[in-house]
Amino acid sequence: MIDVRGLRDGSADGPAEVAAALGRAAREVGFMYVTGTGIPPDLCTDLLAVTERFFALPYETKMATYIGRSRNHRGYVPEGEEVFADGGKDHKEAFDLGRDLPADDPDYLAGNPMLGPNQWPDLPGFREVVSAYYSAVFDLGCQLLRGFALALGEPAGFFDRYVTRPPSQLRLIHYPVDPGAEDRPGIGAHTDYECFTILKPTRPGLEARNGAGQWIDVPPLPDTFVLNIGDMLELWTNGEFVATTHRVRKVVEERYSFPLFFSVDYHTPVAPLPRFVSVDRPPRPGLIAGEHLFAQTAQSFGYLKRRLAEGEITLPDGSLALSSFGHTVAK
Ligand SMILES: O=C(O)CCC(=O)C(=O)O
Ligand SMILES: [Fe+2]
Repeated sequence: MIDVRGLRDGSADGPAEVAAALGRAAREVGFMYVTGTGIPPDLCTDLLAVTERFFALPYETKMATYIGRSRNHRGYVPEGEEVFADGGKDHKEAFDLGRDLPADDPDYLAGNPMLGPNQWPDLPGFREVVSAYYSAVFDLGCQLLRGFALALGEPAGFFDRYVTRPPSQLRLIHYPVDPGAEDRPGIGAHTDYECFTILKPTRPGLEARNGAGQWIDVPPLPDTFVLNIGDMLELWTNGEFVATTHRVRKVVEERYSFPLFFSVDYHTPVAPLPRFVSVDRPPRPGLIAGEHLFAQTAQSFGYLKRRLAEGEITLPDGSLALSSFGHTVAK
């Protein structure tokens, strides 16, 4: 549990102390809770309220913003759309959005698969509340990134040049309860593809896997967010920070959760920093942040898998298979 107030309170040693705690948790566990974020609890309450209203809409209304209608991966994700490495289909629905770039954005016009405008449902208040939450949690992410830079022994602003218009996605996820579907998991085991994830869940169900291969409960705690390391910080640190594998077990209560996947800019080259490379620890091959995100996404979303199979899109060169990051589990 890390109080991150010190990252922004202006005291001289505040940021360094928080950074040390973030670094320790990122090295040893890869999962932590953060408190003192400055995000108003009312904003989370409002986000849940508009999310409940959205998912309560008729299927056809939600499908008006189906993600497969978007060229840049935004919109409604119906149940069964996502398939994980084990081939299991998730018992959940979601709404995916990101930084709302204008339709004349140069990257969007050039066909970038993750950047561009959001699709918004016709639901009063939804866009306003969701945008306000996105902006608040994104700002928190910028502060945390500065903390992680310090934790790596770099100046606080080390990563700032890579965060101008990143494909950081916010997902609104709904896990319905279906008493007849006893043995279906909620979401398959995976790591997150970006730098780190800031998550607000409403109910228990999330589990993180430790180095011994055991699944550890990550229940929601009041006034906190869950923070976990993703693939890009694992790669930048050559494995010193771990993108911890996690999953959501079958839900017994209706559940919502709100992950913000904090990414660097699409075209950012990510490779181990020199201080994490030695004769004993050769560098892992580098990746382009956005290409990795797109490649992983394209291998798990049905509509993109269809486009891949039909040759409409191709995976970037050097793309990794699903489940290429995370702890090595002791045998
Ligand atoms: O619902 C949750 O608690 C976690 C969701 C998750 O891991 C993800 O969407 O990547
Ligand atoms: Fe995740």
